[in-house]
Amino acid sequence: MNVLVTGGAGFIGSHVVDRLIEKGYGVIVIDNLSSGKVQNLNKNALFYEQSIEDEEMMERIFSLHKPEYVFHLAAQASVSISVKEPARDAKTNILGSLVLLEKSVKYGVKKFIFSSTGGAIYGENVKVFPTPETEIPHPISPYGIAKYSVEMYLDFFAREYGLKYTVLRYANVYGPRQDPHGEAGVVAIFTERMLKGEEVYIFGDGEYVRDYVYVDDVVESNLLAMERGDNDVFNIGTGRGTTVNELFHMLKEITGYNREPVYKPPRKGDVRKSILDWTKAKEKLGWEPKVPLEEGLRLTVEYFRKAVD
Ligand SMILES: O=c1ccn([C@@H]2O[C@H](COP(=O)(O)OP(=O)(O)O[C@H]3O[C@H](CO)[C@H](O)[C@H](O)[C@H]3O)[C@@H](O)[C@H]2O)c(=O)[nH]1
Repeated sequence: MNVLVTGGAGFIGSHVVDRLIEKGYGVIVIDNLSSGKVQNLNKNALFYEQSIEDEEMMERIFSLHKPEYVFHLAAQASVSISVKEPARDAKTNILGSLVLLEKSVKYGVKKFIFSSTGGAIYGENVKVFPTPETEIPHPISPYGIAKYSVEMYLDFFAREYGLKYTVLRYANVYGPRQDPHGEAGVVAIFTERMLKGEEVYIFGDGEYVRDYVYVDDVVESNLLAMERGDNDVFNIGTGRGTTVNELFHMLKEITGYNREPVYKPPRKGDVRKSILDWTKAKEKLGWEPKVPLEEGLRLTVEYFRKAVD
């Protein structure tokens, strides 16, 4: 059976690809390598270096391979770029997604599994932590707005054309292959800097709280969504909040780093707190986070140690 993974050379997407291949699926990857890397690519996947915005190419790929499932992970994934260049963000994250939705309907895709964001969708005025899906989204960045738009388009495509979908709203995903050379992905950034003995910067007072979920657990949610959770939205997080200061100390211990953090002014647009309630995913997808933060961090450091050497 053919399945399509967009963003399959990226951090999360490449792990999804590995698991699908392990399970015996024929995997087609579309990635324009804007942030994805060839080294992440599974050798048994069929790779197209293409942009999801290219309607003609998508038509060719869908008509040729007729994938039964689409895992859509390709994105302009930087919140700060989305703030600086909202049109560019929307072109990839909204229009690119729409191309895929149209092709999915045209070629009878059984299910469309969409990677959304928990961290950027609920906004600043959340009162309930961990936050359930019943909280009304109020995204404060173009990135969050685009993700939420696609969620609404999915609902439209389901009603209008009967396309089945599942939305997965991730908390802060971390693990091997996360790119440490951007602004986002604090675990990757801290780990690499600590292993190289470089300065580590903490924005603000370090008391910003996030819900860190290990990439393997996120992969599992994608696989479960193939069979369950039709036309529904799920938070994929751990329900556990960790401050940046705590994270710093945990990683310091694991890496053997011996310097203190350097505090910098708060980063614009950072929400103070984000923790996701995952009980709905447990009930309807049969999903739960399995890797505790301490263990996930160890695995991540191990990976970066090999990569840095
Ligand atoms: O060098 C750094 C990098 C980050 N941080 C802090 O660490 C926390 C987490 O920051 P990230 O950039 O790792 O992630 P965000 O919480 O900003 O999450 C955003 O970026 C993520 C990408 O990893 C996802 O896209 C997510 O949906 C989106 O909300 C923030 O308080 C940030 O200020 C630092 O203190 N120092």
